[in-house]
Amino acid sequence: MDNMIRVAVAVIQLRDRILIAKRPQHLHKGGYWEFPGGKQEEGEHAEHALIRECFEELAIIPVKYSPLIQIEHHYPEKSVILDVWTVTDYLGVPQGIEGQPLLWCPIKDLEDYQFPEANLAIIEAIQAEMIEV
Ligand SMILES: Nc1nc2c([nH]c(=O)n2[C@@H]2O[C@H](COP(=O)(O)OP(=O)(O)OP(=O)(O)O)[C@@H](O)[C@H]2O)c(=O)[nH]1
Ligand SMILES: [Mg+2]
Repeated sequence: MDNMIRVAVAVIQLRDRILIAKRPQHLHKGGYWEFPGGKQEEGEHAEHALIRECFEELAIIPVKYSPLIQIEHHYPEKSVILDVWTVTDYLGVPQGIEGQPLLWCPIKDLEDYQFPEANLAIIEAIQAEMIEV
């Protein structure tokens, strides 16, 4: 579909924790927790969008990352394709550049935080991957 919004999403993992951020109140799904990321630009590669968004939102540069899952989700107001990557190494120290609170959440506690609906499948994928290691 042409009107799908493609979003690069970073699941940044350090041992048994994942970095989550609180979405600014004024945005779509404001006040919910999310994985850092954002919209892919016209003609931009997914991988490039991942790196750019991590730099813009957290001031880090991913150096080790791999695809985790792709999710198509239809919200009443918009449809998104979340292109989700696991980031296991990066340069820099994550900071909430846009003023967003950050939290290193234990993987087993992810379901205790309120995420946008589409994220349920991401959390399942993270927890499934963790069982494999
Ligand atoms: N970053 C991010 N976006 C998500 C997640 N889950 C989810 O449904 N989304 C949706 O995907 C879209 C991503 O947009 P965004 O607001 O982060 O995009 P952006 O950083 O490029 O911001 P912009 O509004 O300045 O272009 C939003 O509609 C958001 O609700 C998630 O875990 N992380
Ligand atoms: Mg964003």
